[in-house]
Amino acid sequence: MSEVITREETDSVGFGETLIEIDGLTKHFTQGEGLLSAFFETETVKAVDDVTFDIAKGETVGLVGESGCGKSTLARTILRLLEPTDGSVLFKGKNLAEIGGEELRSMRKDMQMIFQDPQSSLDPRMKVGPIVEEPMKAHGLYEGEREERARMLLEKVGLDPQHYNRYPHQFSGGQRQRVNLARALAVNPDFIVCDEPTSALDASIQAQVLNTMRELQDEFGLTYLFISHDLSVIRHISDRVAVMYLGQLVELAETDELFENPQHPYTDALLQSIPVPDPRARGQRGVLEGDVPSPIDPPSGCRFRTRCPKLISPPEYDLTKSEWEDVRRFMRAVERKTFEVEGEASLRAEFFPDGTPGGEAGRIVETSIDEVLEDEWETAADRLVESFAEQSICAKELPAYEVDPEFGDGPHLAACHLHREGGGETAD
Ligand SMILES: Nc1ncnc2c1ncn2[C@@H]1O[C@H](COP(=O)(O)OP(=O)(O)OP(=O)(O)O)[C@@H](O)[C@H]1O
Repeated sequence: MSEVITREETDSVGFGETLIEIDGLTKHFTQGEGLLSAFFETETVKAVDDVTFDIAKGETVGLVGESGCGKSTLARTILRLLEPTDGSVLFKGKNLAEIGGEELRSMRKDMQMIFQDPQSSLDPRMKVGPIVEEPMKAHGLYEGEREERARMLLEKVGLDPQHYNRYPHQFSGGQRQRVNLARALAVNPDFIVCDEPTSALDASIQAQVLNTMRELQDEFGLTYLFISHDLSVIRHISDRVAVMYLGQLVELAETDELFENPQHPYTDALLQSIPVPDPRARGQRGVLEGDVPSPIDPPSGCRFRTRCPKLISPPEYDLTKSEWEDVRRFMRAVERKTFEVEGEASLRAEFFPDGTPGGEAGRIVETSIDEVLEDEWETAADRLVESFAEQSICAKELPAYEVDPEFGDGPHLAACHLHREGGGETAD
């Protein structure tokens, strides 16, 4: 077999240099546009909002977050499969919005995507060899040596090149994902977005495919954006990890730093909810309170604040740490109606064992207790949220801070006001 090009020698971007610059990238979906908008209100889903980060050539950035937080939308907007609402993506220094024609076609070739479901992305009527050759044909590349290259790629991804003439259904799920890898590599890309590529596979197969992906990365000089909601997969594969919540990045750091020294309460909660094999260590799960708010009307300031166990006390009340914890816990419980009222004494014993705070905060809490006792939950919840949660810096300002890393020396971004100058904890 001839020496087929793997790493691109003529690349303008060196290993470790910035390959992709994502700046203020925003993608909103407007629903109810068109004819029906006269009858229905239009609603805007803020799927991705003001996301900024770089990806260096040769690295793997893991992108993690709960379902619906915008991971796929972000990836597709980076690749310009979706038109951004705002912001820019520079690939090898070129703004994809400002180039066209042959240059754009060539850039598109350099950016590929692999999806979760290897079955649906392979045409069942085509043999795998021609499937791998398809992108080469589409881009007019490797004329005369396509079959040879397809066989080489099948081998590189861990399949038997003799299987060139087999159909997708003759392969297992893991093997089909390997065919997808071979197809993505066909046009010698620089950058591959992997959207949950191993989520549909059994754990042991998953690990094998991930290992192959790492080997291919070294050999082909690839850069990955790797999307998963599975933190152990993310830890295994990533050099750096970006954590997304409700359309925004909340934390970004080198992998060890992020896992060993998380600085955003959302990351902390995600890490604590990783299933643990030791049954004695269970019971730590379910640390995330409440549901993810709607991306149509996300919370102001820090979007995680409505579920955050570290919501910062509004300074005007001058509460001690334990007073604030009592107030915050009561406010959340009233908002979500998570308890039954069995009389005033038991309510006070449960939420304010050391008594309610003094001053204005105390007056608000006392009024709310009366309202709950009179079964006016909503009024009490509105009062508490308006007086406390909405007055927090977490509701008023969008956080973005760089913190000192403990592991490695790469920058550590944590979008949490606990890291603002002076810190966020109230002294007890
Ligand atoms: N074409 C669309 N039109 C309207 N809303 C959309 C569209 N695509 C995605 N959304 C919404 O945007 C938000 C982000 O969705 P997205 O699929 O990017 O999240 P995700 O993190 O990739 O989720 P998952 O892990 O479940 O794939 C969701 O609220 C989703 O309902």
